[in-house]
Amino acid sequence: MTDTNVEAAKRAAAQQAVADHFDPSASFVGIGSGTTIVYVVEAIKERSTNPSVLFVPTGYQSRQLVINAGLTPISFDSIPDRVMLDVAFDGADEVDTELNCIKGGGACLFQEKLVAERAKKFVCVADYRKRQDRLLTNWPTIPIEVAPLSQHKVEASLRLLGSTNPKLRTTLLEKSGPLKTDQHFFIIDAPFPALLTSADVAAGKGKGDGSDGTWEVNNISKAIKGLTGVLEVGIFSGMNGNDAQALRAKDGALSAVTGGQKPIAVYFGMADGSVKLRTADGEQ
Ligand SMILES: O=C[C@H](O)[C@H](O)[C@H](O)COP(=O)(O)O
Repeated sequence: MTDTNVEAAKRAAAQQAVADHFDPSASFVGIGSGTTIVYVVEAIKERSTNPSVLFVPTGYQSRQLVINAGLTPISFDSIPDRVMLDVAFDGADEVDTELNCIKGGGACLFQEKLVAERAKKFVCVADYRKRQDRLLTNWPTIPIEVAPLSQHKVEASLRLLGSTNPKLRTTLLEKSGPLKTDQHFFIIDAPFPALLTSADVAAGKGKGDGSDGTWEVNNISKAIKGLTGVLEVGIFSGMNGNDAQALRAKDGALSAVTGGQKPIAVYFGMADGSVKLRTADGEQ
């Protein structure tokens, strides 16, 4: 499959997601990071008729995308208290059947999680390579953002949790050395065996708590997040996206959704040009 197919798949998924979820009269719209979000911004630009919509970026690249499209950015910490974003769009590195996602392949995950949690609707857009039954099927590692001082300690802890060879992400561009995130932190990429869904655990496919070598998505995410030195884990999981959306829509329910970062919908651009939509109700 050529890169042209992949790019066409991303664009098709983005067009569909924006047609279904971008309301030009929205007040606040979250914009994720990566290569697929470029097509989302392109689609929003085509439909944007209201210059007062404010776009909340999730990092440097994302902010530049918003500005270059002639849209107006607002930083996450300038959003008024208790105000929710109408919708947030983002890419994903892999998505399972329960809509859990791996993110952070482009070193953005912390700000993406802040924005996803703050949105009434979180919508993901991806190409067919990301559409899997379980996380860590095709995508090899969990990206983890850590404080530089804690790198070795976190790597050692990840080995104890069962990661075979956690590695500091480095860059050879311009200057070799550790890649730095927008927070000036490091990224550790930690390989684990494919992660069980909650349905897998219910069906007895493994305990999912690490004791038998299997990890369920939410359990491994919590275990890694609990390590001192970890700022964020590139697993977006927790509450079902529909339930989280209902809670987020209720004034004052913000704290109740902590830990619920799943999208309500994932649009996959397919190799044949079609778009598949995965939600809590299944796939069409
Ligand atoms: O760190 C990057 C973000 O989490 C991206 O949204 C994710 O890696 C997907 O990126 P892409 O759209 O380039 O596949």
